[in-house]
Amino acid sequence: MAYTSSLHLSKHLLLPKPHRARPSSSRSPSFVRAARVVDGAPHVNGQSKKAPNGKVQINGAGEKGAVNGHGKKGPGVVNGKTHVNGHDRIHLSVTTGGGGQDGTGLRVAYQGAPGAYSEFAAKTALPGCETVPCRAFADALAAVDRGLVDRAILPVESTMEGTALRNYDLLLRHDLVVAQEINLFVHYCLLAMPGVRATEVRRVISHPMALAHCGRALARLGVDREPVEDTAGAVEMLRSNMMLDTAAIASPRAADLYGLDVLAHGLQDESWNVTRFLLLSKPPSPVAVPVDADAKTSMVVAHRGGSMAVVLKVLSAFSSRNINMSKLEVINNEGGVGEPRPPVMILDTGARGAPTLRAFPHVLYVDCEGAADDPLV
Ligand SMILES: O=C(O)C(=O)Cc1ccccc1
Repeated sequence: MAYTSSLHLSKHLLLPKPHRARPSSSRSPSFVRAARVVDGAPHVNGQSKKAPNGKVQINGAGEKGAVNGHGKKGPGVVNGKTHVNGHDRIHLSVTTGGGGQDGTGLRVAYQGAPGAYSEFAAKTALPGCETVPCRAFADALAAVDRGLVDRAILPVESTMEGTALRNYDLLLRHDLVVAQEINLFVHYCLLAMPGVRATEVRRVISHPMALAHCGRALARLGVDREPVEDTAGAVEMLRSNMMLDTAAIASPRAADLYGLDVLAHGLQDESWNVTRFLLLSKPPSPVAVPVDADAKTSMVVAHRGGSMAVVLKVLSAFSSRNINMSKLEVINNEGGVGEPRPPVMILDTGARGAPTLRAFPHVLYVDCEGAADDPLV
C-alpha cells in the first residue's frame, strides 16, 4: 500500500525543554547527518516576536556524510555512515531563522500571477523585494538554480491539509538551502466580475489547495469546482474572459488588483488556516543562524527498507538527546495494498562526481528544535 502518515506534534507538548547539555551517552544511534533549520516562535504574517528565519539547507548527504554539500561534519553527528539497518539512505535538512530582513535588491520567484498568496508571503518575508511570477513551482525553483533570481518561495505545509508532498518532493530534486520560513494566515474570498451575484455563480476556479480548504463552503453553494494553476491566475482568467457564471477563490488583495467584487469573505472551512512557506536560495545559506537562537532543524531521512525500524531509530535518537520534534511525516511508497506511488527522487550532492538523482521508496520528514550547528542536534 502506498500511504503517508503524519504526526504533527505541538512544539511545547512534547518532551521537557531540552537541556542543552550533551546526552549522557555519546553512543546514541546516529541516523541523520543534520543541517539545521532555525526557527523562532510561530511566525504568522510577519507578526512573530521571534520571526523564523535563518538558514535552510536541503541537500543530500551521501555516504561521505557531507552536510549540505559542504562536506562539513556536524559535531552532533555521531558517524557519517549512510546505512540504516544496512540500507543505503540519504538525509537532507533545512534550516530557517528569523525574518524581518530588507529584501531591497533581491529577486524572488513564485508560482502564479501577481496577487498570489506566495507573492504576498515573499513580500512579507523580504519587504522591498522584486517578485518574479512563474508558471509552475518547478519553474520558480529552476530560476534560482540557474541564478536568474536570488530566491524562490514555495508553500510546503498548511494547518488544514498538512504537508504539501508534491512541493516537498520538488524541493528534494534541487540543491537549495532554506533561507527563511514564513507562516501566513490565508484568508480566502469568493471573487466575481463586477455586478455578478452569488446566485448566478455555477462554477468556482482556484488553486487546488484553495478549493480543498473551502470544500464545505463550496458544497453549500452547490457549484462545480475547477482547479487552475494559482489563485490570482484564476482571477486574471475571470477578468480576461469576462466570465459571468464563474467565481474565483483568491485573496482580497487579488480582488483589488484585478478590480473584482468580493462576494464572500473567510470562505475557508477552518478559521485557523495557516500556510507555511519556505524561501529558498542556492547554497551557502545567505542567513547566519546563531547557535543560541531559538531554532528549528528540518531533515529528511531517505532509505530503502525496514521502514518501521528506521522510524523507531529516529524517534529514539531524538528521545535520547531530549530534543523535541515538531513534525514527523512517514512516507512509504512501496508494499501493501493500493496504488503504488513512485519513489521520491532526491538529488544527492554528497556523492562522488556530479550531483545525482536517486530514488527512495521510504522517506521521513522530521522537524526538531535546535540549530544545525548546535552539537546536540
Ligand atoms: O495560488 C496561490 O495564490 C499560491 O500562492 C499557492 C497557494 C494557494 C493556497 C494557499 C497558499 C498558497
